[in-house]
Amino acid sequence: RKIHANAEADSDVPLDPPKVEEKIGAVPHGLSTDSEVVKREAESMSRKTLRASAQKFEFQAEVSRLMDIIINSLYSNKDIFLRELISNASDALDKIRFLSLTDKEVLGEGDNTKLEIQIKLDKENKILSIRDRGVGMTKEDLIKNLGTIARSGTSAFVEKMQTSGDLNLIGQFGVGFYSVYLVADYVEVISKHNDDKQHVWESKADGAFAISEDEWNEPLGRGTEIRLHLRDEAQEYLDEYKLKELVKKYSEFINFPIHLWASKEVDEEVPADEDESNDDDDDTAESKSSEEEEEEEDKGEDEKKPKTKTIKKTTYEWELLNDVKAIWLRSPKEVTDEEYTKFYHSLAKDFADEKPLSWSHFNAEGDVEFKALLFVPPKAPHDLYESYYNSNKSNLKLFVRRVFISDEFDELLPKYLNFLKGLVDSDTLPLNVSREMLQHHSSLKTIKKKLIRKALDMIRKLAEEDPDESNDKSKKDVEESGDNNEKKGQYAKFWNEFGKSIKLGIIEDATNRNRLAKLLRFETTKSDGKLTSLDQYISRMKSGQKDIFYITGTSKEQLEKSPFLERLTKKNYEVIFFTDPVDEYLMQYLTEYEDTKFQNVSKEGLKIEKDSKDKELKESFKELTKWWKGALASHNVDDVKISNRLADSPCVVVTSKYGWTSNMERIMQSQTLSDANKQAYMRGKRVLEINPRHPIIKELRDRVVKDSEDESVKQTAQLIYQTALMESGFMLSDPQDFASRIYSSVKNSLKISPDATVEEEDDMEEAETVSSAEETESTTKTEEALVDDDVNDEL
Ligand SMILES: Nc1ncnc2c1ncn2[C@@H]1O[C@H](COP(=O)(O)OP(=O)(O)OP(=O)(O)O)[C@@H](O)[C@H]1O
Repeated sequence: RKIHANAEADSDVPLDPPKVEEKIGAVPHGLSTDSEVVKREAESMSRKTLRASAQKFEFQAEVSRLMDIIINSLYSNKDIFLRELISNASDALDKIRFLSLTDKEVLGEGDNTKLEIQIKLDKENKILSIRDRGVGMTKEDLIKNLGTIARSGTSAFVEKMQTSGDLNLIGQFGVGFYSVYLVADYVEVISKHNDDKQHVWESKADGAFAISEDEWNEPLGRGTEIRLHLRDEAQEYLDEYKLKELVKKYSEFINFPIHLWASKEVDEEVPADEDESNDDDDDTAESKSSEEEEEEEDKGEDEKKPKTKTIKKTTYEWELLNDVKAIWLRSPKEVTDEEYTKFYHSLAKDFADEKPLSWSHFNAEGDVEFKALLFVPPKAPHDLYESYYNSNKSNLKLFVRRVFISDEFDELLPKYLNFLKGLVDSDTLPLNVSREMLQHHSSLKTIKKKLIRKALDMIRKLAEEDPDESNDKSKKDVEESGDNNEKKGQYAKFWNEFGKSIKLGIIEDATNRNRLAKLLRFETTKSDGKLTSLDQYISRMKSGQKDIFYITGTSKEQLEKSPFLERLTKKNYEVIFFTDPVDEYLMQYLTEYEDTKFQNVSKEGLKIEKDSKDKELKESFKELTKWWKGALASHNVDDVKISNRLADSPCVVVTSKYGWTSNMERIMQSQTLSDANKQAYMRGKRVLEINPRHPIIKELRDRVVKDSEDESVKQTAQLIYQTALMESGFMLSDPQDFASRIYSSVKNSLKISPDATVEEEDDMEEAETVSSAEETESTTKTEEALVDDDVNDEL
């Protein structure tokens, strides 16, 4: 047997192989209490040097940075490490339980079949151990998982730490294990996987870790034991009460039993020793209580009965700390809001102390039976829309008859609802099939359909309960519903965090498009900085208004000044502002809402009240529109028309119904991979609309009528068109041409002759400057030559 020793102990006398001694108290199963082993370990650990014989590795750079941050953190809530370790243990247990569904053998026999977590304190050596009988880690797993492969969340977390410093979020970034270094300066991970021998991982978080085949610890059978050698300032974690309290607080919803090796004072009857029973000064733990003495006095005469005494004795036993009944199996009526909130925190690993915005706990019956609990988180995760289309990340956990199956089942919810957290526990799905087969099970479709419905209902209710959302009619009802204040503003909060997901839903989910459209919120020309819904918009529509008007652009401030809104605002029509780039795509899919069509006010086809003089005006501007259309033919302008949307501007450029708006053109141009050919194709036809009441347009008409060949009229018309193009949000294809036209117009207004030229630079001065420069150069050269001469002289 290989003798284990640490670096400094190399020269020590070889130690005897460990003998398993009698265990303290009744230990049915669990961590080794072999005192010899512990003693030898303590000796080795006290030096806190990595084992010399172990294979050494360096942490991946990002992991090392993360550990530095954790070690040096002044973060006061160090308790979180326990929650992270228990959560990892529970995950490992879930994994082995899942494997055992298709292969019973993996669980082994005896104590190995007990899927549980055990916590043990070694006060003397200041070691806190957490052990699970989970899947365990092979040597390779240890190397990869605990050090050499940085998780995708590692750098995101490091970055976050530098700005916010809130370590509480560590679990959400998939690097929870490293939180052990908040309380320990030396950590050992002993692990046994079915496919490998038992190994020990150890590190002092100083950039390196070591792995050795474990030939000295008690065999774990299967699973992982994490030994934390606590820092001096973290000795509080050796206190049983503290640990019990922490487990209750953080790990209440773990689905496996968590046991603590807890001490217990028990009374024990032992034969009384004559001398001792007379000794009044007995101050040992084995003292008699006064009642016992009285009792003994009463029975004093009964000489035949052997004398006994009661002593207090400390024994140890595994104490169960949690109730493993799953919350989702309970009736929703029995579960309190506080319990739901706590459950959300543990499920989502979101311990930021905020309540989820909403939840839905329900039981689906019928062909497919399942229970589900869905939560709307209070905040969107940092990476919600990163690689939205490429990731399969779902936040729903799937259980089959209480057994955790997977949290990577993207068949349960469509992508746009990936922001929800929660779980589904189905009684209908089969247990003993592979994950792949389950993925194709017909019941999943039904589950998915019901989940979407319930999720959308939950979001709708979030709006209904929000007093800020209600219009006056229903305001009273909501106000009477009590917890008003708490719900106030909750939908706006939801919308700010997850609004984009609802929009993506409208694009992707044709079946639920109308339901999702009900959840849309936006600002409008009349919403006064608040959010409005389509229903509210429709309820405010003017009589005779046929379409829902909207406009797209980069910001509300920019849109408010748009010439497209001039007449609509004047006539008191409400127009929706869509300012998110996704809105352009959204509106390609959302063409109508409850039989009312949408109309982009910067596109062709806008119908508002007719002007009685329409025909007359058309006729009177016929010559100008015809002339201008001809002049703009080479500029991709399809037509020149009398406008019904302008009030104060002379003209505007609108796009054809299916062509891109100026906003969409801008979005497409900013995409690196966009295709130039497609851009040209999709640009669509443009129409120049003129305001027949505008003095500029009226004057232009008169000039064209007078002399359609007048060069200056042509120039002015071109300048007006370019200005309108810009004001309508388009980018000019030839900004220099526009600039030079502006300057000629400026010249004109300053009454400068069009032939006036730019003053030439003074040639003389330039010549002088050149010659003085030459002079300087020659002086320098002379000096150089002199120096050279000096050198020559010296030589
Ligand atoms: N007790 C354990 N048993 C088996 N594997 C474990 C155990 N603890 C950690 N691991 C492995 O190490 C990996 C890293 O753990 P870590 O806690 O840093 O991240 P995580 O568990 O993936 O995410 P989170 O921090 O959200 O729990 C885990 O994914 C798992 O593969």
